[in-house]
Order: sequence, then structure tokens, then C-alpha cells
Amino acid sequence: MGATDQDPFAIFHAPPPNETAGERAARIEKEAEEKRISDQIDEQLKAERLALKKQKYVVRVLLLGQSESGKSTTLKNFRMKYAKESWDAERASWRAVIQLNLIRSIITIVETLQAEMDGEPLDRPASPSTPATPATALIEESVPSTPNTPSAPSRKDPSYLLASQTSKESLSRSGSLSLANKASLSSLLTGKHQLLKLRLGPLRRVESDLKNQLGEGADEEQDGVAESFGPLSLETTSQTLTKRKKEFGVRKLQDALERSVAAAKRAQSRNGSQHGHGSDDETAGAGDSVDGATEILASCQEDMKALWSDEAVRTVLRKRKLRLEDTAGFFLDDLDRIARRDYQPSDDDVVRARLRTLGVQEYRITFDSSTTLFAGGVGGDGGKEWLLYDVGGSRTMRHAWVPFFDNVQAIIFLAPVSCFDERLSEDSKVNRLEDSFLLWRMVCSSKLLSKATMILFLNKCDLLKRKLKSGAQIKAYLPSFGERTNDVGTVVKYLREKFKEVLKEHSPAPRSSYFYATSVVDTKSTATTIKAVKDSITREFLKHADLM
Ligand SMILES: Nc1nc2c(ncn2[C@@H]2O[C@H](COP(=O)(O)OP(=O)(O)OP(=O)(O)O)[C@@H](O)[C@H]2O)c(=O)[nH]1
Ligand SMILES: [Mg+2]
Repeated sequence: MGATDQDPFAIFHAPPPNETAGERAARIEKEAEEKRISDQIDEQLKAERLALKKQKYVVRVLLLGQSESGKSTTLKNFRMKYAKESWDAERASWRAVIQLNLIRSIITIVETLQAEMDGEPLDRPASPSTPATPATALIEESVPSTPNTPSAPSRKDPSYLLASQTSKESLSRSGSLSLANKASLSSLLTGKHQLLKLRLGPLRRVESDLKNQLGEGADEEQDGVAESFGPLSLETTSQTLTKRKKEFGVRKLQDALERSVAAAKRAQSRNGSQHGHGSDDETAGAGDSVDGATEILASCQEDMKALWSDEAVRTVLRKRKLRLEDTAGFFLDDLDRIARRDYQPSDDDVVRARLRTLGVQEYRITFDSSTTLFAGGVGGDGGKEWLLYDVGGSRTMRHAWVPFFDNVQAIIFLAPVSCFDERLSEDSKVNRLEDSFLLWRMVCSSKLLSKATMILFLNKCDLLKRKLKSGAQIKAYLPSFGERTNDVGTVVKYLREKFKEVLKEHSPAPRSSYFYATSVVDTKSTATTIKAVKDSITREFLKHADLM
């Protein structure tokens, strides 16, 4: 071998001349240690590369939309269908939330009766935490001003799709109605109602106990503070916000549910011997014990039923335009089942339960590869792992959305179409459909989301149908609807076109989009929709990841 064939770096690796046996052993040991460290670093890098690759194959989906639009309910449908094991394990822990929803409705009724007896004007909500704003008429810009119906402030912006309203108007109208009906309706409320109110008093304590059970992660959020609005807030009016609404919510749902179960178990073992035996409820077997909340609810069952079925109560609720049946977390028609000592929530109950989301909650769903089109990637699993982000939708929560816009494959946007005649609970001057429409426009125009597939759920079609059936006229709130037929099919089609136009006009680049008319509390029809959604998101994902 000539001199040129020699490794030019060999000199650096060669052992030093005259190396002693001891030096040689130390050198070999040092070299072995260096190799071990180098191998370790290689392994680490390999693992990081693999994790990064795996990350690349995770599908990220954001659920967006205003508060009460149905985001968490949509997520529940996903979990019920595709993460059945954890869904089944969690079902029982929703009992406290459902009981809380039930008690809220009863307290709302009691407060409404009190307001009626006190002769409060109609526009003032009986309870600041009434689950949904009762519908009141909006004024069209074109309606001429009369002494009784002052015109709304003129809005020139063509995107101002919906008519808006001055609260002065509703106050003046409700005020006169209140005066006209006060005497006759108050007289309907008798000693029986006072007695019911008294007997249902303990429910207030149960309400606060249940909130405590849901624990530290639970929170009372106050809305209506303009300064805290984030970049996605919609300050369409310059009014000072005065109305404050409290609604119970949680930041970490899983933690809250687990805590409530643990607390209920503790209470149950404390109460065991006192309430389990000699119970007048045939369904609770001898030796059964229940927690305090369940016990009090069961003992108030007859009174709650008497209150809800009372004709005078229904008349007052109608007069005050409080349609509890259409509000979130309505369980009054299920009192026979829910206010029992042995009550266990059904899938349907959990889907209908209302627990406001605070912040952003992340859920991981691993799809079964037998169900669809996974491909490529790590072991052929591209598109199998999903991260679903469920966000709080009220205005004060929207600033928390933006950090999650990065690297999102799809947005499922919930726009409740039944709320054309409702106002935001956090800002009673803004029409809810208008808020949805403007929020959709902002999401569509976001550059960060320009590659995301857009999926729109025109949700709460069941409630829309009910409202239209009961005589509500879309054109009174949406002048551009004109003389089209006032039925659910025509209304949904009209709104779908409006949302589509916005998407087309405001998307930074062409993108895939899908539109569905939904009622996400209907788990059967929603199962079909989310299967279609899942397949299209996966297909889009694989297409762009070049895996197919
Ligand atoms: N009737 C009917 N009720 C619905 C529908 N979708 C959702 N709801 C109910 O509306 C309430 C609010 O739904 P959520 O899913 O909690 O709303 P959200 O968008 O997560 O609200 P935030 O957490 O406040 O942002 C719940 O009680 C649901 O059961 C629907 O299509 N029809
Ligand atoms: Mg939610």
C-alpha cells in the first residue's frame, strides 16, 4: 500500500508512541465512554425525529363558534362514537352536572315568579344566570320611527346582515305590557306558590354544594367586561357593557368530573346509615346510600313536578318569554327519572348536559385503523391520531383561541341557526346570528388558518324548526330574507349560501369546505355527519401530507 492510500487522519486516532499498558487501558476506557455518549445522542436524535414524524401525522381539529353553539356537544358525539371506552367510563360522573342543570331551571322558575310578584318589568331577566336570553323582537332599519318604536341606529356596513335593536324599545314595550298584565297575572300566584318556593329553598344549598363538588377547576365567569376582549372579540357596537351574566363553567373538565365523583362518594359514605335505610323511595334498596345532593333532589321531586306542571307558572313563563324547553341543560321533563336516588345518566342526558367551557380543552382520539382510510407514515397510521380542541366561545374567551391556530388541519365551526331572534348573553345589544356570521368571517380570513379545511355546522336546526312552527318570522330579524318561504329548509339553505359567500370572499386562498345542517343533540343523525366529517378531514390530511 503506497503512502497516498493511507488514511490522512489516521495519525489523529493512532495511539501515542511509547504508550504504557496503564495509559492504553485508560485510553480504551475513555474511547468506550465517548462512544457510549455519542450512541446515546444518536438514539435521542432518532427518537426526536420519530416523534416529530409522528407529530406530523397527528390531525389537529379546532371546534370554534360562539358560546352555546354546540362545540362541546359535538365533541361528545365524536367521543361517544370513536372513544367509546373512555366515554362509558365517564358517563356516571356527569350526574352532578345534570343535577346542577335541573336545579338551575327550578331556581330560574322561582326567580321568575318572584319577579312577577314584585312587578318587575319584563326585560329585566329574572335571574342573571338564566341559561339563555329570551327572544325579543329586533327592529329593521327600514321600519319608520314612531313614538313607540324608536328606530335602530343606522348601520351602513353592507356586511351588517341582520337588523339590530335598541334596548330602550324593548324596555318601553315590555314596560307597558307589564303594567297591563301585572295585576291579573300576579293574582294567579297563590299561597301554593309561596309554599313551593319555601319547600324548594334547600335546592340553593345543593346548587352551591354541587359547584363545590365540581371543585377547584370550576369557576364563575363574569362576562361583559369590554377591556378584556381579545383579538377575536367583535366590538360591533360602542356601548358600555353593563349586563353581567354568571354561568358556571370548568377549565379542566376531566378533573372536575373526577373530583365530583370523589366528593359524592365521600358524602355518600358519610350519609350512608342516615339516609339509606327506611327510605320512602322504592328504587333505593335496603342499605343503599346516596350523597346529600341526590337525597335532597329526590325529596324535592314532587314539589319540583308540581311547580313545573302548574298552569299559573306556565302562564307567567310564557308572558316573560322564558322558553325553558329551548334553553341549555333542560331536564324538567325528565324529573321522574332524574330526581331519583338511583339515577344514572344515559348517553342522551350527557349529550344534553350543559357545562360551559372555560379556556381550551384538548382531547386525544385514536381511531381504530379498521374503520377507514389511514395510510403512510409511521406504521401506516397517518391520520389515525387526532387532537380535538374544544374552546370556550364567549367573547372573553376568544383571545385564547389564537395560539391554537398553528398547524390546524380543520376547523369545525358551529353556527346555531335557531338564534336569529336572540342576543348574546355577554352583550345584550348584539344579535347572536350576527355574532356568528362575523366570527365566521374572521376565522375565514385568518392567514394562520388559510390551509385549514373549513367545516360549518348550521346547528340547532331542531330548535329552528320549533321556533318557525310557533310563528317566528325570519324576515322580521333578517330583512334580506325577504318573501322567501318561512320554513326550516328554505332558511337553512339561505343561511348556508350567506356563510358560503363569506368563505369564498374572505379566504386568503381557495380551500376545501363542507357544510352540514345539524342538530347535534340528535346523536343518531350526528353519528352519520361526524363519520362523513372524519372521512373528509382524513382524506384532506392524507392528500396534503402526500401519503396516499
Ligand atoms: N336542541 C338543541 N340543543 C343543542 C344543540 N346543540 C347543542 N345544544 C345544547 O346547547 C347547550 C350548549 O351546548 P354546548 O355544546 O355546551 O355549547 P358550547 O359551544 O360548547 O358553549 P361554550 O362552552 O360556552 O363555548 C347544551 O345544553 C346542548 O345540549 C342542538 O342542535 N339542538
Ligand atoms: Mg363548551
